[in-house]
Amino acid sequence: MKVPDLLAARAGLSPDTVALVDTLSGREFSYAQAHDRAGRTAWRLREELGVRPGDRVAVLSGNRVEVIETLFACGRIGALMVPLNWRLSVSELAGIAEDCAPAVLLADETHLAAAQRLGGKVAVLGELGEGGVAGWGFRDEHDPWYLLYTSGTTGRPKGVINTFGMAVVNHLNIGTAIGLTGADTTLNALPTFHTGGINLYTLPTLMVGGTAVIQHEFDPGQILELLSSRVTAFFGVPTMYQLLRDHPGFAAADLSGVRSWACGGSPMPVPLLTELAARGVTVRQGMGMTETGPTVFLLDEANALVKAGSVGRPQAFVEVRLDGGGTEGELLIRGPGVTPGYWNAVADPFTEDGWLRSGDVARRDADGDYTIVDRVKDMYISGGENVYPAEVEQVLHTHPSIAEAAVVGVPDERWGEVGKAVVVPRGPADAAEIRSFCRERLAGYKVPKHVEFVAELPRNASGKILKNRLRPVTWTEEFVVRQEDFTAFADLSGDDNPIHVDPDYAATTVFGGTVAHGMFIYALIRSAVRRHHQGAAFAVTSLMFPAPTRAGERVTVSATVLGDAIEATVTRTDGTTVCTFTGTLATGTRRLSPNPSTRTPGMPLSEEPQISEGSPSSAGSRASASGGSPFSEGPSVSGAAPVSEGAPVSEGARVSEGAVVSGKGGGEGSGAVGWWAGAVGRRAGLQRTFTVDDLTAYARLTGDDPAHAVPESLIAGLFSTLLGTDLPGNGTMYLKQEMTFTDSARPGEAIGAEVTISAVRPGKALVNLHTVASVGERVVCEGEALVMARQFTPHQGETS
Ligand SMILES: CC(C)(COP(=O)(O)OP(=O)(O)OC[C@H]1O[C@@H](n2cnc3c(N)ncnc32)[C@H](O)[C@@H]1OP(=O)(O)O)[C@@H](O)C(=O)NCCC(=O)NCCSC(=O)CC(=O)O
Repeated sequence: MKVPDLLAARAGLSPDTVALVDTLSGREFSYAQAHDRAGRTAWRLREELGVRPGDRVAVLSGNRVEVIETLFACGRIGALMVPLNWRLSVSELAGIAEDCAPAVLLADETHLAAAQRLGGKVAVLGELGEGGVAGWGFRDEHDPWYLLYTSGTTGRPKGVINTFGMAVVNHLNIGTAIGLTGADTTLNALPTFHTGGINLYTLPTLMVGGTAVIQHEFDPGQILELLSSRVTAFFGVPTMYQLLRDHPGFAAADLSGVRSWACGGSPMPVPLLTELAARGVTVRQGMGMTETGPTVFLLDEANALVKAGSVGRPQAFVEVRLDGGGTEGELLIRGPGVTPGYWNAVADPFTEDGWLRSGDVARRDADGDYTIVDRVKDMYISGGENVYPAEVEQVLHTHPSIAEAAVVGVPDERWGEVGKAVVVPRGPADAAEIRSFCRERLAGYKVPKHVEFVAELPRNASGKILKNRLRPVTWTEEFVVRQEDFTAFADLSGDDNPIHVDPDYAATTVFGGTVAHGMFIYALIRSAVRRHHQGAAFAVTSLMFPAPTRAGERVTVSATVLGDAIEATVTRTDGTTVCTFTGTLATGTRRLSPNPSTRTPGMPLSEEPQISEGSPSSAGSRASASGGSPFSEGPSVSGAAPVSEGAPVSEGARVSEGAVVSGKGGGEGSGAVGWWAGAVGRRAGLQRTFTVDDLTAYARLTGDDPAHAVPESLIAGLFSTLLGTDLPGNGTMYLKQEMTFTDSARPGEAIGAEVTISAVRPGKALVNLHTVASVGERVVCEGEALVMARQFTPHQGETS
């Protein structure tokens, strides 16, 4: 393929159309003018500054039209433009200058002093030559046009070669995906030293003869004005959308003229995405790399919300593959838009058979949409800027008070992620001083926002620092909880708790509808954890169910893993938390830390949720307050526990003591009043054997492969059966459950489950339970649960 000089071609096709708008100067340039200016810039480079074919022309400048004109000028004289990141320190820029050895460095006034400190030939950007150089006609697609420097895991800057062909292919990918035409005006606010500023969407706009507004700096107020007046398509990183959302002018701005919104650089937080969508701003998530020109993925507009978190499918002119051939693995990319390599071949990013290694781990769902789930490379993204810890660590290691340091990305509300330096000091050390030491040597966005001092860094046996123990790993997944799934789950676990299995019954309870089995929600969490942390040993520490999950609801599981600890929350689309979960997770040979939740049997749970006798939903959400008052009312367990009759239990049989109302729809039975008084110490038990077929059905239903042991959720589900049918009024709901699994049960083994009521609070309809599951003499699981049994009739004399 041969690639035309777009400015020259468009100057012939649509000379008077506005090609470029410069927000710094307020000037606009038609295609004829831009073509002429590019020619005169080329003349100046060649005739006045002595640039020869193959030379590099470095540019240190904020975003302005002259950068784009220089790009075309370089194309005309066969030179390679190298736009430099003006956020970098002089020493970082020196590393790049050393690698690309520019024949000349052009700088705008703001960056002239920094440019001069770099040495070499420096000239002011934007001056035009006396003569002109004609358009380049056609260049071979493989010819290099410009270099874009990125850092890397080695800390050494790498110049990604961008060819003429890559620019065309990117246009075919992104221009087609957003339906870009000559009628469009795009706002280009991404820095022109990155692929984004050049390719999203400046060059594609020039390809179709549209108007590209070159935004000088990220000024949200000015950007809102442009979006409200002339712009039809915008691409930003999530931080930009956040800054726009937070601007006082956002609410009133008329954004109806913008027909296409997209983002890349890093994942858009789902709450921000939803909030913007409610305002009519439907942002499509994309994914690409400097090495891929950049466009690889862009989510369809129709899927922007339903598939939030995903990057969609690969566009037409790019091929992707997941390493290992499964549905999850390192994302490998191939196609005509992929770079031929790095300047000076400082690294080789390709597999032996020619696929680009992205360094990102992706997962493909059944629809063919991809989600980036992890990174292979040691890198984090701050405000759309990739930061390589190796580079920051190299600087930290030169600090006299630092013996050792490791840098990790941690979540940040504004920037998505920011750096945290974990430092082993050598004598007295000061965080602020360490940060300013870094600032002198690194771009501001690379300076760790947090500095933590530790006595030693976690390492594996061969001495490698275990960064995943320093950095929280987060992921989210969505599920739609279907009635038939949790009915099937209830059947599988043998659950008779009417709140789970009988929609008619459940509809009449204060929960107001069929409530998903808590253990089914837990099974979904578990299956998601298994997918994200394959091969990890995993144990639950505590589960809370502050509000019910009802049939048909879409829920999101959001998990954070730091070292051995995992925390997850499950939320409804309206933001209500339906489950929080903590547990331990260990990969490889690391052992799980001892479970801290083990408590003396019979002790009431120490953190009592605040339950008030309000509406179902308010009761639910208040229950989520975990720092509630300590248990203070209701009978204490001590001395109250009668000894269980210990009658042998048979498969499916239930033994219980005392006058317990049981059976579906038992309602506010007459036995309830008296029941409260003597309830503490009551026990109920049942026995159940799970078969291999049950485990297969469980795996099919939940996506969680239990291997060869009966999954915890099925064992814990037995307690639900007991509490659902053996409390007066039945129809109870778990609020909180803590379990310690000390052993596993195999299919074919009879599991005895027993709950003992350890405390009751009739006024609040709360019951504390002690739960034990065993196989013969072997205790498999022991724990505590707090349940809400809202249909209790309060004991006379009790107040609500
Ligand atoms: C979001 C931003 C506009 C924010 O920059 P601002 O102009 O508001 O900031 P500024 O320069 O005035 O600096 C103000 C303060 O913020 C800090 N700061 C600036 N940017 C930062 C960042 N990304 N992360 C962390 N801190 C940052 C500065 O150090 C400074 O701190 P102090 O005052 O302490 O010094 C910028 O970060 C940006 O341009 N990001 C986009 C990068 C990009 O183009 N990525 C490629 C996307 S395309 C792509 O990747 C391909 C694809 O996916 O398809």
